[in-house]
This record gives sequence, C-alpha cells and structure tokens, in this order.
Amino acid sequence: MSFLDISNLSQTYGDKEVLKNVNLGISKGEFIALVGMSGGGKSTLLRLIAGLEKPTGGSITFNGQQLSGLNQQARVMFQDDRLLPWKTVLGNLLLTTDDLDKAKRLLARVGLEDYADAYPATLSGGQRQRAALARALISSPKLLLLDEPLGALDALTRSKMQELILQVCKEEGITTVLVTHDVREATIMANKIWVIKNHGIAAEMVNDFRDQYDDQAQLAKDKIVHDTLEIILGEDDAAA
Ligand SMILES: Nc1ncnc2c1ncn2[C@@H]1O[C@H](COP(=O)(O)OP(=O)(O)OP(=O)(O)O)[C@@H](O)[C@H]1O
Repeated sequence: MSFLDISNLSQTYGDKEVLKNVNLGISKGEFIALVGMSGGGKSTLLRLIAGLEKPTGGSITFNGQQLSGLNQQARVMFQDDRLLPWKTVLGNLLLTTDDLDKAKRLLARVGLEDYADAYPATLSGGQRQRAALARALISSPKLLLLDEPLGALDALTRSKMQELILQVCKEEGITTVLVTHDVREATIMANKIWVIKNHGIAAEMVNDFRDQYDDQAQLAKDKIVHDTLEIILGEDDAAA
C-alpha cells in the first residue's frame, strides 16, 4: 500500500459527477502536480485528500489509516494566504502552537525574520505566501496540499517561491500535491504530473528531469509539457 492510497474515489454534487472511480497512489516524499482544465475536479480531489469533504464513493488511506474527517497530518495552502489580519505574522504562526523557537526558526527559513511583528496587510503578496508557508509548516505536516498558492504572484516572485517550496519539502521530507494551471511549473516542481480529465486521471507523466538543467533535460521537460497539453486540450480542440 502507498503512503497515500486513493481507491475508487468518486465525488458527485447533486447530479454532477466530478470524479469517478479514481485510483492513485503516492509514495512518501513524492511531489505530485495535478493539472487539467478548469472545473475538472483538481481542487475537489485536493479537498478530499485534506479531509475537508467526504467522498460520495471510495476511500483514501493515508499513512496506514483510512481517512474519516479532517486529515490531521495534512496542511493546505490556497491562492489567498488566509492569514488572520488582526494577528501579526508571528501571531499567525503561534495560533496552533506555543513553540516560539520553532516559529522564529521557520520565519527565518522563509526569509521573514524581520517581519515577525508585521501585520499581513503591510506585506507584499509574496511575503504573505511565505508567511502562509511557514504557518503550514509549523505543525510539521506529513502532507502539504497546495491549491494554486502561487497563482497571484508575479513571475519573479513565483519562481523564488517555487524554489523555496521545493527546498523546504525536500529538507523536511514532506509529501506534496500541487494543483496548478501552469504545466511548466509542474515540470519544474513535480516528479510526477497527474492529468485530470473526464472525471478521472487521464495520464500520469513521470518527470525524471526536474533537478537537471542541461539541454537534454530541457528537451525532455518540453516534451512533457507538450504531451501534457496535448492530453488536456486534445479532445476539446477536436470537438470545437
Ligand atoms: N461544493 C460544491 N458544490 C457543487 N459543485 C461543486 C462544489 N465544489 C465543486 N463543484 C463543481 O465541481 C467541478 C469541479 O470543481 P473544482 O473546483 O474541483 O475544479 P478545478 O479543476 O479545481 O477548477 P479550477 O482549475 O477552475 O480551479 C466544478 O464544475 C464545480 O462547479
């Protein structure tokens, strides 16, 4: 059994079938990117893994235990940072712990050591997402679920955040699932890309090249982007 095991998972809202009989496994320490058309069910799958919703069918087993209710070993980061505006950055980290040393260490790790006493409204978008990352890490999660957390950032800030998230997940051995619209971001960050389409996983692309930077690796990454987009867009283009 995998570290995260998704078995025959289905989710229906009213008569709308969003996911149907999805079967997937993630090994410990993997970094998975979930891509696909808007409305395809990416966020739904992430919410189910987080235990924020109960599936209408199937089951999820994480770290040997079948999920029922909130996945206590997982933390989610969204596009909006969801920091409490009336708390300082440090205050936001200390909501669920009184481990001041750990909070300060994490703030330093994400480059916010000088902003502990700042309020979220006074931070840039990138700084707020750094604070949100530190807050997600304060409880030492085994699973990090990222729902387009970098979607609102400018290109340079986004690329720095991609690097930071990758480094931190590697250092801490955190298993990660990232929902993204950006297939290039998926090839930079993930070792596997799941393409979601027609209520299920249409393909799994293995990316052995994410840590390589030579021309061959770039060609391989370009091919993954091309193949992934082809799967996402293929039929819809043909139907248009
Ligand atoms: N709570 C809900 N009640 C009813 N329908 C829902 C609910 N949550 C999601 N849906 C529907 O399920 C479908 C999948 O939504 P979801 O947000 O998972 O897609 P997505 O792939 O993440 O889309 P995007 O890329 O636009 O964020 C959509 O048609 C959406 O309207």
